[in-house]
Amino acid sequence: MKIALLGYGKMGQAIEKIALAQGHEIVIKKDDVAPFSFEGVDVAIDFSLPHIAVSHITRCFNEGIPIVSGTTGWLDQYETMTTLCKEKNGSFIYASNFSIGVNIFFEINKKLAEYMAPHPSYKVSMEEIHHTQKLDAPSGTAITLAEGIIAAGTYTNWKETESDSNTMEAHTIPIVSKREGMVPGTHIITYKNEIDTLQLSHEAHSRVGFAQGALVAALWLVGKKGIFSMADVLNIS
Ligand SMILES: NC(=O)C1=CN([C@@H]2O[C@H](COP(=O)(O)OP(=O)(O)OC[C@H]3O[C@@H](n4cnc5c(N)ncnc54)[C@H](OP(=O)(O)O)[C@@H]3O)[C@@H](O)[C@H]2O)C=CC1
Ligand SMILES: O=C(O)C1=N[C@H](C(=O)O)C[C@H](O)C1
Repeated sequence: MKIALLGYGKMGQAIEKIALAQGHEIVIKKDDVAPFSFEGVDVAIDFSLPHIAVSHITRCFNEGIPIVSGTTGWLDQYETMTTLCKEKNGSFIYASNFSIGVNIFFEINKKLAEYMAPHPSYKVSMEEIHHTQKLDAPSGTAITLAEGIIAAGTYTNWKETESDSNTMEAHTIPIVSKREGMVPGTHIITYKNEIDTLQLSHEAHSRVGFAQGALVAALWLVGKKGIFSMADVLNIS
């Protein structure tokens, strides 16, 4: 496959390494606003910046290039992008996290929230820890996890907070974001009442899982039309 890397930072470079080892060709490596052509590109993978991702996605829809985006922090425009995708008959996958482990974690999180729904004495809280270069907070993964909990009905919204849940409104999921050293990505969900504590966590050991997952998604998307998720790619929802 001929791949365009829209964003050639930590993730773009991690994807390049895996793609080349699998015999794919990187035809575009983009890390600035200079003009470029999509000629000969089979699929684009966007890991850039929140304010840049939307322009990459829009351009891919307009030019008929399948696009996988892992950039976080732009989701207030997700609906505009999916509407455009339908209008242009485009091919699109967004995932806040492309690793297999986290996508399984997303499913277990939804199930656990359903099990917890009849037991309101348990208060939920979330912590996410990432490297100090991360621009957005809370992480896209934490937001997806919060949405999974909200779907079970007990909670209605999430809110960033500096400490634990004691002062939080009853139906709000508190999310604590920590930025430390080079941490690739850790997410911890805690349910706690007076009797006990139940925790579910995922800790990435490197960026390899995100990069492998994004590449798998990109190869899967070629030849398909529509809006898909990583759960579709992994067939786990
Ligand atoms: N979904 C997932 O599984 C994962 C998502 N992410 C998300 O992916 C995004 C990128 O992460 P990461 O690679 O760590 O970040 P980096 O900052 O390392 O990479 C972003 C890159 O985008 C480049 N860039 C700047 N302007 C443009 C432009 N106009 N066009 C194209 N590229 C541009 C930056 O260049 P320069 O440095 O010169 O400004 C930089 O190289 C973040 O939003 C992060 O949250 C990260 C890991 C996993
Ligand atoms: O910026 C990162 O590094 C990561 N971003 C994603 C997120 O915001 O959830 C995924 C992963 O946790 C790493």
